[in-house]
Amino acid sequence: MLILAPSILAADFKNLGQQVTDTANAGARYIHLDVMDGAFVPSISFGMPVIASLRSCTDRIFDVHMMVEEPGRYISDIKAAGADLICVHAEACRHLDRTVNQIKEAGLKAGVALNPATPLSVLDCILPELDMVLIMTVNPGFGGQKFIPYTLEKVRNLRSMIKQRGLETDIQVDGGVTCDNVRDLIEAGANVFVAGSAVFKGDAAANTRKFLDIFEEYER
Ligand SMILES: O=C(CO)[C@H](O)[C@H](O)COP(=O)(O)O
Ligand SMILES: [Co+2]
Repeated sequence: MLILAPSILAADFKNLGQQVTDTANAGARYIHLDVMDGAFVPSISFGMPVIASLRSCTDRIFDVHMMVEEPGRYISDIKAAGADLICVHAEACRHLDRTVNQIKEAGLKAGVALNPATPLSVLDCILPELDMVLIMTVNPGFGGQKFIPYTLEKVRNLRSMIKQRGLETDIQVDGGVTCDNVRDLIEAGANVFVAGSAVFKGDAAANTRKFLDIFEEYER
């Protein structure tokens, strides 16, 4: 199944609840929540109180992308705020296996994110434990950046690695995803698509439907 995960980073924060409701009602299955600590990435975004207050707007999957050093410190708080899925960066975890297990033991789905320049080999041991791998298609830290073309090959290689091992791990892509490049990403093997600017700049419901129409071309 092809899934759209609108990133609220690009939303109008004074109408955040309405923006989330608009994209969810238009058919987005996930809501992507970018937590940034000003240390792992240069920006500071939002944290638990914002996630908790949005929880009452929708029952869609809350997909929390932790751009935070040692995110294991926050798993129980992020769960309490309403997360369904937590993705941590391999580059931010000294003990990645322990952090992934903390997420799973909390009863949540677990993902590992890789920066564009981080090789797939870091997933060698942990891959069978994961529900999702997030391939960053920009350098994390900001919305509205340009898609980095070499990450397409990385998605292709990851999909064959997953197939070879007989796994069914989701591949999420995040950064600079638009209606113009999403077909290439689908064909490379991604199945969860984060889009911030491409959904929330303009009419969020109409932009959501544009992505879903493209997904339908592949699901028919
Ligand atoms: O993780 C992120 C940034 O680090 C965001 O999810 C991402 O940038 C989405 O925004 P856009 O679609 O505008 O690139
Ligand atoms: Co993100």
